[in-house]
Amino acid sequence: MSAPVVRAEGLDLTFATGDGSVHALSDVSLDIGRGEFVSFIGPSGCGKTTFLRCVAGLETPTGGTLEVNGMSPDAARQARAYGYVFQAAGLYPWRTIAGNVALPLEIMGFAKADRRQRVEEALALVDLGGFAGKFPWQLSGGMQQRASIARALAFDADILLMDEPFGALDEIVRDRLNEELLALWARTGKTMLFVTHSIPEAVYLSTKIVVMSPRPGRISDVIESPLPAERPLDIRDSAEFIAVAHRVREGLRAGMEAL
Ligand SMILES: Nc1ncnc2c1ncn2[C@@H]1O[C@H](COP(=O)(O)OP(=O)(O)OP(=O)(O)O)[C@@H](O)[C@H]1O
Repeated sequence: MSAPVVRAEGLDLTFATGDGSVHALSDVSLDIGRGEFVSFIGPSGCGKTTFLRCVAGLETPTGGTLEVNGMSPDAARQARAYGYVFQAAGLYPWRTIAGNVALPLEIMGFAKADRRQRVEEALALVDLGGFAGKFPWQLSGGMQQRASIARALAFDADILLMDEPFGALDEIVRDRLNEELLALWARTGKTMLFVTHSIPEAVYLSTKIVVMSPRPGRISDVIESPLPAERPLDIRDSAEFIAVAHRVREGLRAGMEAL
């Protein structure tokens, strides 16, 4: 087996604040292999975003070790190891969709011709090829979120960090984007770290589900999904799917009871 893309061992993070300290992560140990789709689920405030931010080198753990692509998160960030997708699409209204997707490439100093090609490819990957010249307000919420995924894909990082990217969308749009995201993942082979509050979303998307307990966030269960790679939406009615969802729910409950 190849070396893990993310390796956390005994990770701990305590924030020092004006009103005392906040213990956000406690003893988090986890390996994520290349090409896995890993979802993080747990109650609000349990440290899911904090864990993603540690992987991104945006927070510094106060204990334990964390490696991304075999290096420190900070070195991985500088090597452009990951793209980050947030809950809000965060597109600049005065830039076209192509202009928004190109922005990180401009900041990173990609040449103009290379930028144009990468933007075109990234938009095609999220099925927004015909919308390059539109402005964000001319697109639906789901399309805007797809544009923000294209922006994260454009510089071809092999890890995608996604923090509740579909949390603000209605269920029908979310279902479609879930299907599209799986297809995108299959096509690109990226390693996905995906934060969600939705049990069905976590079960539908993931090869591995990390269930976290309330603060200080610990891992209460890691579930290797038995579901096949090919997942039509109606797989959610299958006995196998329902059994995994049940185990996630049990993990969430166990985390609450351990308090
Ligand atoms: N910079 C910070 N300074 C102090 N406390 C922080 C900071 N960032 C996060 N926290 C606290 O750490 C805890 C974990 O926050 P985090 O955002 O990681 O949780 P989460 O699981 O992503 O929550 P949600 O599901 O609501 O997004 C929370 O109690 C939060 O208030």
